[in-house]
Amino acid sequence: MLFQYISTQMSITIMQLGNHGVLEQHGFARNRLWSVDESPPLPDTTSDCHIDLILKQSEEDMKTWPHSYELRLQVALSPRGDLILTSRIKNKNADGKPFQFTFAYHTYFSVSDISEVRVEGLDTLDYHDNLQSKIRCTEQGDAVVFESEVDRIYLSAPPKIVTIDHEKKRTFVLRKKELPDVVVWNPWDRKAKAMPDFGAEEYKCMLCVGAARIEKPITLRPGEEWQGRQEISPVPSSYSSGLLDPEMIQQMQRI
Ligand SMILES: O=P(O)(O)OC[C@H]1O[C@@H](O)[C@H](O)[C@@H](O)[C@@H]1O
Repeated sequence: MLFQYISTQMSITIMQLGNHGVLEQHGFARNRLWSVDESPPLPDTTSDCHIDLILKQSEEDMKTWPHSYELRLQVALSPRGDLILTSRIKNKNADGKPFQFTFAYHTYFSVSDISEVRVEGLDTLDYHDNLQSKIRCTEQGDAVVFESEVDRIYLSAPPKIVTIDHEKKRTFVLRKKELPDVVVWNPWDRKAKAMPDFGAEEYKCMLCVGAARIEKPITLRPGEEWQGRQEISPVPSSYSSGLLDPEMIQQMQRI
């Protein structure tokens, strides 16, 4: 992975998040070989470097999801270290058929100690709890904190969500466009031990927070294109008794 603050997992889950549909877990996009576009369009953000990756349907995938599409992921890095992920999907069906899909970035942040981390911006929102058969609940706390397994999809979240790492005095500011929902996931000890690609202790220093569009799927007619963006900015933060240092809040608002 590109950055020390994002661990080795950064999935693009498209067509379906988790086991909410008929496809494989999180859909197929993250498990396919993408190709690099050698002459990509210029990014519409200020970036030092960028790469465009492209995924098209394979004959094999047509059997389970019979649609023609192009999925383009642009990964860009700004001069101050922001990671900008822009995904575009276009319906290229020649038979006039629309298609429908859901989408999620599944970014894993590297944190010092999960017990000391807070996610702010999700208070009072409804969420689907994957640990309780996806029932709809309402967030009661002023921040999401972690004391056991969490596996939720927050609905209609604001465009900015912050993940505050108290111990490292670092905040990840996540900004999103066209992606109303937010996935928050940490497997905790029991599930971590049961996962073949996850170290038994790794849950202590990771947190998955990702922008998504799950509750209201996207429908595209032939020729139409959808675009969803997630930007992650790591900023220094100070934190005391549940309140952010006002100077740091101002600094974050300027980003
Ligand atoms: O191990 P995976 O397939 O990347 O998924 C990680 C987790 O992703 C979450 O979004 C799912 O809700 C969890 O159920 C799942 O365990």
